[in-house]
Amino acid sequence: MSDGPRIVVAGAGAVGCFVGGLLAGAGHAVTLLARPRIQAEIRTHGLTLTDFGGMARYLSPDDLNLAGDETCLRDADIVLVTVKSRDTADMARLIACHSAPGVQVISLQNGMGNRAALAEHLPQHDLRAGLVPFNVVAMGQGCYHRASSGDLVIEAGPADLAARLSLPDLKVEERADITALQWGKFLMNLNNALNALSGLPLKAQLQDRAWRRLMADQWAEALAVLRADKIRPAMTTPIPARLVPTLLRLPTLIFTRVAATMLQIDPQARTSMAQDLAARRPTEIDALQGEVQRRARALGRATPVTDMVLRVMGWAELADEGLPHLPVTALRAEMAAGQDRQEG
Ligand SMILES: NC(=O)C1=CN([C@@H]2O[C@H](COP(=O)(O)OP(=O)(O)OC[C@H]3O[C@@H](n4cnc5c(N)ncnc54)[C@H](OP(=O)(O)O)[C@@H]3O)[C@@H](O)[C@H]2O)C=CC1
Ligand SMILES: CC(C)(CO)C(=O)C(=O)O
Repeated sequence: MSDGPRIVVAGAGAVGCFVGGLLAGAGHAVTLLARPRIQAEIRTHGLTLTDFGGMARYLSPDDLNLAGDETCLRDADIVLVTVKSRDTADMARLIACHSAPGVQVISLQNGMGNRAALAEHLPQHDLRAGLVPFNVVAMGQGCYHRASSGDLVIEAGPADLAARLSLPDLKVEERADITALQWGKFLMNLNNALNALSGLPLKAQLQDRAWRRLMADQWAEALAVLRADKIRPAMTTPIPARLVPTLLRLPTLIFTRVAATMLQIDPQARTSMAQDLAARRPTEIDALQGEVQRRARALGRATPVTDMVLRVMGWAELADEGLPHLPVTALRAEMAAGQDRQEG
């Protein structure tokens, strides 16, 4: 029995099973609070965790504490929140109901609204924003694969949380500039929608200049909105946010050399939004492109790329047919049509 902190993963899916599984495998006392579907999968197959570098770990169902009932939160010293953004407020209520003030609650989610949504219900908890730079693909049968690299980053605070949670295969870093870093990740996550609409694996999408140009236009548009709103994003990579569009627009031969580290991705990597759309689940588009559009409207700025992505993703979700496999030319055409409609 571990004498370390008791960790509850609140909403174990791709990120939660991967991170929680590695922590459990390293001897931490971890409970995965999961839906019946995920519990059944893990009870049947256990958890297999693999990564791009050849790591492979297996945890049998007996090695894991699975819970479907939120009362497991009563025992938590640390809660890792890994639900999608739309479920954050509900999870915050459950944490408030079942856990004691002072418990550390770390959001390992994309989007910028999660910390505030948690804070509204958890004013006395030790809240930390966090970011997951790597991609986790749910491969089925209890297998979760980390398909790209990077260390977990959490908001700096007391109790040396990063050191307590770091593992050889999962480094955790504390940063005081977490909000700026989250904004940098936010810009990156705007590609989640393009990746989902393309139906392409992330690596193949990045190797296609026409897709990179659209990614660059979307990034530049959103960055201009953030700047107008006095937000200065920071990156966990050496490339500053303002240079990313220039990098993306380079010819493929040069891009693949200059951005070699960006392309260190497994061929099977697909963004979390592509996995949602493929599984016919609602996406996080409102927390990403929706956030850009709301800020732009408040500032009286036009955002033709963002508007188009929101429209097309709305149609794709409504169609409920999985990944639409749209060519980039179709998205460009819809953007032009949208602008014509607005002018006419
Ligand atoms: N996957 C990735 O590669 C990455 C994801 N992220 C971010 O991490 C966050 C989590 O993403 P991801 O792991 O992919 O999401 P998943 O959808 O795979 O996992 C979230 C899980 O939480 C479950 N859930 C929701 N509410 C509850 C509840 N009350 N009790 C128990 N389970 C609950 C969901 O079930 P159900 O669906 O049935 O509601 C789902 O199984 C998102 O913000 C995402 O953007 C960040 C970096 C990479
Ligand atoms: C792929 C990655 C790491 C960056 O877009 C991601 O955050 C996601 O899939 O949601």
